[in-house]
Amino acid sequence: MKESRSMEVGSGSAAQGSQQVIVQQTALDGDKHKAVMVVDEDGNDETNILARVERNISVNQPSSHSINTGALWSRGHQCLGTRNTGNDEMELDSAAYPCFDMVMPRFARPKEGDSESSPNLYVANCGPAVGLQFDTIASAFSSFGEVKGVYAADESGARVIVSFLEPASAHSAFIALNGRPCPHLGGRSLHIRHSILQPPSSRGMASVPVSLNASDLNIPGLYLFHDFISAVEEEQLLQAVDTGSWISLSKRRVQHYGYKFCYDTRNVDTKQHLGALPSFVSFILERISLSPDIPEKLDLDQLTVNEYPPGVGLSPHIDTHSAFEGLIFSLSLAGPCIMEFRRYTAGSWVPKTASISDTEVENPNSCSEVSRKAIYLPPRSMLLLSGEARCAWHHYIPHHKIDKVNETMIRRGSRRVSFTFRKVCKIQALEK
Ligand SMILES: O=C(O)CCC(=O)C(=O)O
Ligand SMILES: [Fe+2]
Repeated sequence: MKESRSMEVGSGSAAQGSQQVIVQQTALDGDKHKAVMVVDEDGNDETNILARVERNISVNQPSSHSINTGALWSRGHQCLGTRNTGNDEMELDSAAYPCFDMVMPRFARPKEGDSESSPNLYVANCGPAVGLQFDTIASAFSSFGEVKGVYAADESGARVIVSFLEPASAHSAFIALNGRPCPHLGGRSLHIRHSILQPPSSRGMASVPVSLNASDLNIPGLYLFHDFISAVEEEQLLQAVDTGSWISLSKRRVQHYGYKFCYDTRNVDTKQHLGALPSFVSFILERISLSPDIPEKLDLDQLTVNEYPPGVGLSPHIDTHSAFEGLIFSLSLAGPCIMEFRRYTAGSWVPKTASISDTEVENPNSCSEVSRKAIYLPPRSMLLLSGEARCAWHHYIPHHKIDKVNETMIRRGSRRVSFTFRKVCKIQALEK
């Protein structure tokens, strides 16, 4: 098994009815790609602006292929650096906004009592989907004060954020227009509430540079083997699990082979020995055992198959020490993702009661210092966690639909399936 440098870029087409802005990017493979920013809703009354990558689409092609315009409108181009290309598309100034998923504004409902100090309004029943263009909206609201920008609040096209320069202007507009027909907007009744722009610090941790090879991360015991299986083998593995029966967890589906993993106790249920691992993974086990990099005989006997829909990741965790022995192998199939590694140099972690993985979950609030590293996991690659990587570093899959890998936005794909192979601790298995 040898580490190699390769990169896959997800492809996809623009969804009908979504609000998008288009920007050209050069991918790691040198191809020109078009990154389409997509305004997406992340629950909790927050707005995320994401991006996705479309392969080999020329930037100036006419926008007949379901690309909508008017994703955002910003007075004087100050807020978002957009400009109209004259062909019905908006381009982002990527020099000014090199990491646009990180710099785009993100709004949330303010805390009780804070609302009047916010210059931003969330306005429902308003937007291109109900026949109101962004400049029309900006102009209607500008009678209350200077409008800095109008943003799509989500993909509906019927909810926007109106961002004023002054909180007082936002409040006047709120008092005058909330729940009342707006004469400048065709008599439409608007549903308005105050909204705050979240500071970057409250939007989660900043991103870390993503490596393509494990050796660049300098985490002892971490290995990534690219193209560990072929595309044909990948397809066969996916078919095999798709004919099996999935167990639905809250955000993803799983299958267990060998031993069942119990999410309540975060441990293997040694009483539920499900038999040998299925024959469709025999070639993987053989390939691992033949590897000169893995001297010991492993006898891997537990397999968890995880299926992640787009945007679903995995909380930071260390796989339960008491349940599994030293080496953990994770094969990525179907879609790519990034995996982040965190090592806490102060503070502690505690198990969470309701675990979402075969894991122990940290309490990030109890930790004060953290080293973070990230690696890109392409489909068909095999990750090996051993030694320090297995025992001292938490691993984590960010809940993203798009991953930023260096300067490239990589879409996760319609799903990512992982096969995680482990060996159940002997002491536990004997208890059976
Ligand atoms: O999906 C993966 O690659 C990792 C899964 C994992 O870390 C786990 O199940 O503990
Ligand atoms: Fe894990």
